[in-house]
Amino acid sequence: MIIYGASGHGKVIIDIVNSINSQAIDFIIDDDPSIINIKGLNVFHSFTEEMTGKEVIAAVGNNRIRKKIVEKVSNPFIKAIVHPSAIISEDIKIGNGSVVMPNATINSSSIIGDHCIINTGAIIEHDANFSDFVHVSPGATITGNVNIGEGTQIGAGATVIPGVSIGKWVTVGAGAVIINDIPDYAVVVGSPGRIIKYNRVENE
Ligand SMILES: CC(=O)SCCNC(=O)CCNC(=O)[C@H](O)C(C)(C)COP(=O)(O)OP(=O)(O)OC[C@H]1O[C@@H](n2cnc3c(N)ncnc32)[C@H](O)[C@@H]1OP(=O)(O)O
Repeated sequence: MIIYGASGHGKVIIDIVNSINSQAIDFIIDDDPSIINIKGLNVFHSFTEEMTGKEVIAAVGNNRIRKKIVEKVSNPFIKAIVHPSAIISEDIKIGNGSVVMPNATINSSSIIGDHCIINTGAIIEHDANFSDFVHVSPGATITGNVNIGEGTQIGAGATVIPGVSIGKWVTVGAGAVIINDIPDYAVVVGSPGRIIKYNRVENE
């Protein structure tokens, strides 16, 4: 396996992969040439021939950067990685390149897209429907029947009440309480959540 990303999120991914299979990591890649070592492992800065065909996980917390990595990598992506302490229902679907971190929960009938991050201790209740590149930060609670669009980040400790639809490339601030649907690109903070601005629209 190739871990693409050697910053804080990459370190956590290394720990999770090692907790499942300590032999699984073949290479670490990062675009930043100043990062040469992470947790005692050498960091490469481009793909080499010996990496051909190896499965990759894009291990960057920022959703836009993670998507850019995914778009430029031609290797296959790894099936979802789930930490052994996470509790996930047997009937969920979770896409390639996604990761479920320690003590997270994903309940029945939820669908999680590709390259999503369900971070430490996050709770995803039943019948969630998440598009790709969603990041639910540590300790956030997504209650039942919530839809979340591509690239949206739910901040640490935020709560989303049942049945809400959150658009794409939205940022929900840490600790926010979302009680209404949220349009694409909005930045929302507070309780109840209020829109303070909009994220830049890029070519997605
Ligand atoms: C493992 C990990 O670390 S995963 C990473 C998890 N990361 C997070 O949870 C971070 C979530 N990010 C935030 O909460 C950020 O504060 C954001 C994205 C909502 C806003 O950030 P910025 O765009 O830099 O906004 P800025 O700091 O300028 O704040 C704008 C206004 O919103 C307020 N505000 C910002 N964040 C919050 C918040 N979480 N709750 C309430 N108010 C907030 C600010 O006080 C400010 O108010 P003012 O205009 O009255 O002074």
